[in-house]
This record gives sequence, C-alpha cells and structure tokens, in this order.
Amino acid sequence: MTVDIRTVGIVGAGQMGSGIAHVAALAGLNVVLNDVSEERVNNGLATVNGNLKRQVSKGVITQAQNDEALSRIKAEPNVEGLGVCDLVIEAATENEAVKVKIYGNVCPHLKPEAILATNTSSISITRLAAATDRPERFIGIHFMNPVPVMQLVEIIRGIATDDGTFDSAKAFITKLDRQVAVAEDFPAFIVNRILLPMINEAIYTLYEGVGTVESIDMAMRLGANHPMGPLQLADFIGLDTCLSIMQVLHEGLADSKYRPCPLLVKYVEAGWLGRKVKRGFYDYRGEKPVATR
Ligand SMILES: CC(=O)CC(=O)SCCNC(=O)CCNC(=O)[C@H](O)C(C)(C)COP(=O)(O)OP(=O)(O)OC[C@H]1O[C@@H](n2cnc3c(N)ncnc32)[C@H](O)[C@@H]1OP(=O)(O)O
Ligand SMILES: NC(=O)C1=CN([C@@H]2O[C@H](COP(=O)(O)OP(=O)(O)OC[C@H]3O[C@@H](n4cnc5c(N)ncnc54)[C@H](OP(=O)(O)O)[C@@H]3O)[C@@H](O)[C@H]2O)C=CC1
Repeated sequence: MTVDIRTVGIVGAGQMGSGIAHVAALAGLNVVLNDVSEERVNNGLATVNGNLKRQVSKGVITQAQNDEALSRIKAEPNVEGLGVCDLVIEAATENEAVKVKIYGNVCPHLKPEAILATNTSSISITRLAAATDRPERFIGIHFMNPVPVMQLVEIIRGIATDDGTFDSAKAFITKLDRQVAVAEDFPAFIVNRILLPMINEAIYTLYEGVGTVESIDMAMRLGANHPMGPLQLADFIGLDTCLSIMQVLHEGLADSKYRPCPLLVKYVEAGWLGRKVKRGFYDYRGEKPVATR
C-alpha cells in the first residue's frame, strides 16, 4: 500500500533532524519535530529558523516561504504527538541501542499504516526493522549534510520492506526535489562506504605525522578540488558519527582496512566531537577555526 505523505514526524532535532524538518516544511508538508526535551526541540527549531533566514538573505527563498515553512513545523517533546504522522523519520544519535529504544517508545503511538524510516548513516536496516512492530513498513531514508543544500538521498530497503513503502519513500524524496540513489542494505550503504574510509585515512595521515591538520585539508581542497578538507568534513559530520560508521564498517565487513584510527577514538573519548561542540580537529571557539594539531 502506498501512502500519500502529508505529515512527517522527525525524532531527533539535531543537525540532520532540523535539516529534514527544513526541507519538508519548505516542500509544503506538515512537520512534527520531536527530541528528548523541549530545550532540544527548540534548539532544532532555532537552527531551522537561522538556515531559512540565510536562504532568504541569499534570495533562494522569499520571506513568505520562510514564514509559511516555519508555521508548518510543530515542536512536540512527547512521542504521543507523532500519532498524526504518515511518515516518521528517526534522526537520533548514530547508536543502535538508542534507535531501538526510540522505536519501542514511538511504535505504539503510530497509525497502523504509517511508515517508519531511519536516517542512519550505516546501521543495518534489516536489523533495525526487526526491532519494530512493522518491518514491512520500515525503510532507510538517508539524507546528506547539510540537508538544505545537498541533492542526494539514499533509499535502503530492509529484507522485509514492501513495495508500497519503497514507492512512498521515493515519492516523498521526489516531492522534496531531491535525487534518489537506491542502495542495498550493506554496512554504510554507498556514500559512507566510500567517504568514511577516505576520512579515516586522512586521520591516519595526521596520526602518522605525514601532514598537519591544515596541510591535509589544503591538500585535498586544492589538490583534489573537494569543497572541504577531510578533517574539516569530519568535524562537520561529527566525530562521534564518523567513529560509529567506521565501527559498523569494521564489524560488519570484518576487514582490517576499516579499522578506526586510534586518533579518531581519542578525539571522541575527549568529547571533541567537532563543530557541534565547537572543538574537534579544529577549535571553533574563537573568531576563526584553529587547528588542534
Ligand atoms: C555522514 C553521512 O551519513 C552522509 C553525509 O552527509 S557525508 C557529508 C556530505 N556533505 C559534504 O560532503 C559537504 C561538503 N561541503 C560542501 O559541499 C560545502 O562546503 C557546503 C555546501 C557545506 C558549504 O559551501 P561553501 O561554499 O563553503 O559555503 P557557503 O558559501 O556558505 O554555502 C554554499 C551554499 O550552501 C548554503 N548553505 C550552507 N550551509 C547551509 C545550511 N546548513 N542550510 C542552508 N543552506 C546552507 C549557503 O547558503 C550557500 O547557498 P548559495 O550557493 O545559494 O549561496
Ligand atoms: N552528521 C551527518 O553528517 C549525518 C548524520 N546522519 C545520521 O543522522 C542521525 C543524526 O545525526 P546528527 O543529526 O548528525 O546527530 P546530532 O548529534 O546532531 O543529533 C542527534 C539528536 O538526537 C537526539 N537524541 C538522542 N537520543 C534521543 C532519543 N531517545 N529520542 C529523541 N532524540 C534523541 C540528540 O539529543 P542529545 O544531544 O540530547 O543526545 C540530538 O538532538 C544519525 O543516525 C547519523 O548517523 C546522516 C547523514 C549525515
């Protein structure tokens, strides 16, 4: 059964959840934004507000589109409020136990026909689906960061995902004016299977003293025309998320080429998770980012 998606719930109002709320509301959908606390939801709304304003100032959208989009997003700190949604996208921390716990809390409140999706960067869709009451109506819808700018969305079916769910997810992405890449359910799918080993290798290059933070980033920006250097990109994604993805690749494919760099582990252990906490491979607390090594 295909579902006409008009109301989208989002669980996790961090950088990805707020980005998904942003593009869904701009596309004319109603959005219910949920997180662990009212404060977290309000932070997510503030992010959407700031990014919409930036688009207005650049002439990408009008003030009227900005206002309409904001009026379509409902802040909802309680999971019960997700009961009105046709599609709920979980965009919480990249940790399987956290995600499974969320499904346990959310599923009892969903309409029977509602689709449940995850924005996971790497974790098995089949395994996550098996922890829900609706494996047939569960799917991976993987947006890229920053969501308001990036054109690609990966769609990943679990073993049980039915055709109606797949078609509904595809129609939803098309409505958001994004391009779909269909990926099979293997660790980290397509983009991160390729991107994260490159970032991990950049961290090894730093760890082994081949270059400094700045020389490695400059090398890849100017030498390979990447819009951001790999260490700058790691900080942008979040070092906790990068480490989780490498761990999923390492465990899921059982190949030592995916071994997370010990320096990445150290940064995460220090709580230096990148831009979101103002410190990672760069320190963002001053006027300009300063390399930490
Ligand atoms: C980990 C995963 O699971 C998967 C992933 O997402 S992996 C990460 C994938 N993402 C990337 O690789 C991003 C690489 N970086 C880039 O593409 C660029 O650096 C960037 C788009 C982020 C910023 O580009 P930039 O030229 O340095 O900055 P800036 O000029 O400020 O922004 C470019 C445009 O993006 C917009 N923009 C940037 N961040 C934005 C945001 N958060 N919200 C809305 N708009 C944003 C700007 O308004 C600007 O728009 P215009 O071109 O219309 O003027
Ligand atoms: N960062 C990236 O570039 C990309 C990330 N992703 C994926 O998107 C997901 C979110 O990542 P991202 O937005 O970067 O992470 P963030 O850390 O920015 O946001 C995650 C949010 O989820 C919240 N959260 C944690 N536990 C719960 C819970 N039980 N219920 C509701 N909300 C909860 C967190 O709250 P608190 O801070 O209080 O824990 C936080 O607000 C991950 O699966 C990640 O792999 C996908 C594409 C790109």
